[in-house]
Amino acid sequence: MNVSLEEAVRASLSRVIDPELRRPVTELDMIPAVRVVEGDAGTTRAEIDLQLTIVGCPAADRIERDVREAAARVDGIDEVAVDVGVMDRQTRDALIARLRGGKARMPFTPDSTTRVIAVTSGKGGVGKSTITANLAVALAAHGLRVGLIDADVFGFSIPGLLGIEGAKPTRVGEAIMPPRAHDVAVISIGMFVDPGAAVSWRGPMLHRTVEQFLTDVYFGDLDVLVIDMPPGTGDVAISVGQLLPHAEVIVVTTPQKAAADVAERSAIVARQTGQTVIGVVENMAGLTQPDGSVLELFGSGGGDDTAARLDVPLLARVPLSVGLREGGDQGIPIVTNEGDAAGAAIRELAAAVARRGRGLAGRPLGVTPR
Ligand SMILES: Nc1ncnc2c1ncn2[C@@H]1O[C@H](COP(=O)(O)OP(=O)(O)OP(=O)(O)O)[C@@H](O)[C@H]1O
Repeated sequence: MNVSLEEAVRASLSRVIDPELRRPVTELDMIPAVRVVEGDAGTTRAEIDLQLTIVGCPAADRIERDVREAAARVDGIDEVAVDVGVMDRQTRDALIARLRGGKARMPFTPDSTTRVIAVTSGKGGVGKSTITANLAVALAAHGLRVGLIDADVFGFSIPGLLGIEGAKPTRVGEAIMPPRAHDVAVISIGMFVDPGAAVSWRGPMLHRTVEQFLTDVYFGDLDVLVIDMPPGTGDVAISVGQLLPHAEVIVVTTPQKAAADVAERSAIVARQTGQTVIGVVENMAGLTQPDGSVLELFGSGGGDDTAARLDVPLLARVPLSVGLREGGDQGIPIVTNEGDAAGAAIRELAAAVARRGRGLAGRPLGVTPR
C-alpha cells in the first residue's frame, strides 16, 4: 500500500466531474475505495472502486473513462483497474438529500440566489419558445449556470429547438436529472409523454407538473432559471405566478398591433401575482432584403407600443430570419451562429439580462425588526 500515491490518485480523481450532477465524483461518494498495489511484473497499479448512482447510468462509460484517465495521469501509476458497481439505495438517498442541502422543498424561493426569468406572450406563434431557447443558450455562453423549464405544457417545443428531441431525464432515487443541451439543463413535459401524444390536462394536474419540475428536478446551483411559459393567461401562468412570485417576466410580441394588445394582458396577469415585468422583446421585426430595403411582414410598432403601455423597456428587436427558423427546425440555436442578425439581437438581449442582475422584487430585504 502506498499512501501518498493513493492520495495523489484521489487528488486527480477530484477533477473528474459527473456530467449530470456537475460535481466531482469524489464529493459524490462515488469512489468508496482507492488502492495502490504492486501489479504483475513489478508495476504499480491503481485499483479504484467506482459506484455509479443508478443502474444503467447514461454517463457510465464517460465517467469510467474519465476516472481511468485521471488515475493513469498520476506519476508513478503504471496500470489502472476500475471496478464499477452501483450505490445501494441508502447511500443514494443520502447523497441526493445532501445535494439538495436537506431541502425537499422547492429550491427557487425568493431568497435563493437563482434569478428566475419567465418568458411569456399573449398568443401563440410569436416565437416565444424560439426566443426562450436561444436566450437560455446565450446566457450559458456568458458563463452563467442556466436551467430551462419548458412549461408550455400543451405546445412543448424546447427539446426540438435545442436538438434533444427524444432525450429522457435520468432518475436518481426521487430526483430527476435533466438532460443538458448547449450547456443548459433542460426539462420539458415532452420528455415524459409519448412522442406525438397530446397533453390534455386540467388545472390541478398542470399545477402539480410545474411544482414537480421545480421541486423534483435536480438542477444543482443555478444562476438563472429560464421558463418558457405557455401563451396567454391560463392555469400554468397562474401556477407559476403562485410558485415563483419573484420571477422576472419578459413579454414577447410581434410588431403587429393585434399581438401587442394580447401581450399586455399576459403581463398584467404576471403583475397580479407579484412578478416583475422587466421588458418586452419584439420578434419577427423587419427583414432586411439583399437590396437594403426592409420587409415589414408583420408591420411595425408592436414592441414599442407594448413596452410603452407596460412602462418597461423594449429589450430587443429580433428581425425575421430564415436562419433563426432553420436553426429551430434543426435543433441548432441561432445564437451559436455569429453571422445572423437575429442571433446577434438575442445575444444582446442575453447581455442586457445578465447585466441587469437580480432586482429586489419579492426578495426579503433582511431588515432586522426592532
Ligand atoms: N424571428 C423569426 N424569424 C423567422 N421565423 C421565426 C422567428 N421567430 C420564430 N420563428 C418561427 O415561428 C414559428 C413559431 O415560433 P415558436 O414556436 O417559437 O412560437 P411560440 O410563440 O413559442 O409558439 P407557441 O407558444 O404556440 O409554442 C416557428 O416555426 C419559428 O421557427
